[in-house]
Amino acid sequence: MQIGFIGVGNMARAIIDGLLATKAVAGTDLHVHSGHLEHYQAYADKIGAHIAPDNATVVADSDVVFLAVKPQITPDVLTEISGTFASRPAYLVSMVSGFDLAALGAHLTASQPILRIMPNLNVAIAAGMTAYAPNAAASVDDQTKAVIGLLAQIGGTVALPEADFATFVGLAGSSPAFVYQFIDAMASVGVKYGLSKKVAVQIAAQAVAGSAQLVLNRDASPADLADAVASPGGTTIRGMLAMQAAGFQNAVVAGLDATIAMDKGE
Ligand SMILES: NC(=O)C1=CN([C@@H]2O[C@H](COP(=O)(O)OP(=O)(O)OC[C@H]3O[C@@H](n4cnc5c(N)ncnc54)[C@H](O)[C@@H]3O)[C@@H](O)[C@H]2O)C=CC1
Ligand SMILES: O=C(O)[C@@H]1CCC=N1
Repeated sequence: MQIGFIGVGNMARAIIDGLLATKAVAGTDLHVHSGHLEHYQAYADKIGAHIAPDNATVVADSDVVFLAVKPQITPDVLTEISGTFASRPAYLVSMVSGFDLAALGAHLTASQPILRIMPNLNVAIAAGMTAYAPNAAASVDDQTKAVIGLLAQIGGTVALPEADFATFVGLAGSSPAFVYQFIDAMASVGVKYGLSKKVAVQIAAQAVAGSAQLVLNRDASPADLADAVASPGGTTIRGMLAMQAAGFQNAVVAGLDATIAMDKGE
């Protein structure tokens, strides 16, 4: 399968890195075009990808095309590539946030298969979480299974109605940034008490990674697991109550609410 990427920024590279690390694809099967050659030429050369002279050539040379550009420029890019999509059977996968199947399809033919996805950055190490929704043409297309199979190699996947995509952005698309922020805040406390930032980040990140793994591996709720850590009269409950008093849960809810509202265009 020849795979194209239009836009070779943070998210496209995370997907490519995950697919290459899991050997799901070879670098020589990739066809890429992005803004400013000088920004992605070294990366494309390193992985052995073909650099296309323009976005339409990516479509012409690929069976599956990932659209990985910012929402603001998406209409222009779709206009640029729509003719090539009309003239050959290539499959479109869009990760553009806030851009639904109807908006994508408005630039393309009615028979154009489109899979809308919302990945997260952790696909880079095959630990991502990706939501997907096919349009009517893609729901009867064998390529859909193949593409979802690829995504499953780089993390968890979930079929979601488009109406739930904004919620997913809060919980998984954007949330890695919130978790990185949490790890950085914890590490700052390590530094406050004399650890080097590097050691403090390592300790905090491993604690977060292990805690997430335990939630996924045990048939217990996160609240039950917190109870298992918090001994009566111990250090943990002191910390938990102080965090609650400082507005921890309110901050989390406000952060996700703002993210979801933004994705919904509110
Ligand atoms: N970064 C993330 O964690 C996630 C991003 N997304 C979505 O993925 C899309 C890409 O986001 P990022 O990779 O973070 O952005 P980015 O800014 O890192 O990458 C976008 C790339 O598009 C390129 N570009 C600009 N104009 C172009 C054109 N006319 N033709 C081809 N390429 C062009 C830019 O040079 C840049 O490399 C966005 O729509 C975003 O909403 C979705 C989920 C997570
Ligand atoms: O910040 C953004 O707009 C994108 C969507 C999900 C993650 N990054």
